[in-house]
Amino acid sequence: MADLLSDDAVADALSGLPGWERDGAAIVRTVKLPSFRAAIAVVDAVADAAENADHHPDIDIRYNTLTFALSTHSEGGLTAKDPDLAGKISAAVDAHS
Ligand SMILES: C[C@H](O)[C@H](O)[C@H]1CNC2=NC(N)=NC(=O)C2=N1
Repeated sequence: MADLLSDDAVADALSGLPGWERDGAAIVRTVKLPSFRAAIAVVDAVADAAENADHHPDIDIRYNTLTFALSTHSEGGLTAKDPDLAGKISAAVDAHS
């Protein structure tokens, strides 16, 4: 069990996560990579981070553009697991941009 974040706590977390926005019960980011292969390399790195955290993003892949959505399904909203994984996703994006 993980506690749901308050609206203020979500806003606070997003202030340190450039490119991420709140979309209701999720936080989302769309990124464009230099190529399809680079996008898939990001997905592969995110898969490692997700498995390590036992927390899994929804990922939409359109050629070189990825959209990530994070929410804690078991809690029906946002918990600390979401901004934590968002930071790891952003690091993977930076490593392949
Ligand atoms: C059993 C396992 O820990 C759960 O199903 C995990 C797996 N990954 C998950 N990912 C996300 N985003 N939300 C969850 O509630 C969740 N639950």
